Amino acid sequence: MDSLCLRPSAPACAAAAARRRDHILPSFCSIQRSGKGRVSLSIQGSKGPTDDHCKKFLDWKYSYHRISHQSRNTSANAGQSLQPETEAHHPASIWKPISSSLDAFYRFSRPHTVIGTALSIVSVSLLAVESLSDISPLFLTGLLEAVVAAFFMNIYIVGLNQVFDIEIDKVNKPTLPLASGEYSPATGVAIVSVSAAMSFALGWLVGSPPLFWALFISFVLGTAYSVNLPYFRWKRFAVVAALCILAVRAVIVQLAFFLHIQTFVFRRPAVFSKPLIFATAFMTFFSVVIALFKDIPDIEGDRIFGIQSFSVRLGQNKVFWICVGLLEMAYGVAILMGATSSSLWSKSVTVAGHAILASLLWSCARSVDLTSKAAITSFYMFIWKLFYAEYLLIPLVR
Ligand SMILES: CC(C)=CCC/C(C)=C/CC/C(C)=C/CC/C(C)=C/COP(=O)(O)OP(=O)(O)O
Ligand SMILES: O=C(O)Cc1cc(O)ccc1O
Repeated sequence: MDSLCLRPSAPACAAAAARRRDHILPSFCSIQRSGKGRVSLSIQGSKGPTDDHCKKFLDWKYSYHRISHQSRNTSANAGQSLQPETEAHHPASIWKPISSSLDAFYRFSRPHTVIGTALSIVSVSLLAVESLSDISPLFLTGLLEAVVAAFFMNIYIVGLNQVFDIEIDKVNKPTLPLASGEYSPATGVAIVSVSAAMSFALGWLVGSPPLFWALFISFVLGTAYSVNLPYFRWKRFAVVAALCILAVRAVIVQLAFFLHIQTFVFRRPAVFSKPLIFATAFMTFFSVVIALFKDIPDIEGDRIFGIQSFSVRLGQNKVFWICVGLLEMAYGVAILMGATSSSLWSKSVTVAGHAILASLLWSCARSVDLTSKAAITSFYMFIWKLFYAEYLLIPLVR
């Protein structure tokens, strides 16, 4: 045993975490208590703390601080009735429970996926716009209905995943509200049930067949991906899991939401234009990358719970570079396709836009520390930003 000396607060926060049993310490750490009530943090092994120990501990501490901050908010809310009356009626103490429930719902909704869904629907809907006069109240209402119905289905899909992954998320994503205990399983089930019902109700009321089928197929695939029933929980099989995400993000979002605006809102015949085919092809690459990359930081919990993700099978390093390679390839194809455009402004924007994104990706990828979970997660969020940027470029492809 040897001591791991980082900052004076490290042993204290590790001891608090161990006491509360709400956050698992890295396996090489243990808490030592002296007779005088002092605590220190020890590591196993005779050679003393290595760089790897320090990195892993810093990652752990970073995630501990996020969760302890959130549970402080929650316990502050729970204890509110014990506060003196003057304090309980202070505007700040009324705001606190509201802001922490909003914060918990925000984390539950996996905002990076919701933003991606909303942006993608707006972007493919714009592909159906032929002239400025098409941007009418009729178009905006049809678009809003599609975005709101998809928002509820998005909450259903990501929420159901958290309901069935509570134990895995305690290891992989302890800040999610079901894993941290801020939400009870019943709350999770209630939110996902209401979300699915709202999505279908809206889809039904609107009366658009492409919209309703998009919601229904997403519902079926999202359910099959996560539920723990015989023949389901397809997330256990890496290829099937990736195909579920690809079917929704690459095919359904592009084709069904375009058809919703083109055939149901504008009452025009279905025409699969060059930008629509480009969007579907490009998002095929992106969906595979998201499906592969999202599991790179989760290798620890996935291994324990028998999830055979690509990262578990091939290793994090390999999957990371496969993802970067796939995205660079997609950017290469986009640049070539942009160069063939007959419109000069579209050619310039498509070629320059994709070249800038490709070089940004390359320079960021080279600086990622693949031994740090925080660094991989932050790069994963950067990939989502590239996904958003692509949907800004797609309406400009002609
Ligand atoms: C309604 C429409 C058109 C869109 C919804 C947009 C979504 C959410 C598309 C994804 C489709 C799908 C089948 C997703 C399943 C993927 C999922 C819930 C992944 C969660 O991945 P895990 O690795 O299990 O969990 P963490 O990332 O939370 O660890
Ligand atoms: O939405 C998706 O395309 C996949 C997905 C990624 C993620 O990081 C969390 C949830 C989820 O559904």
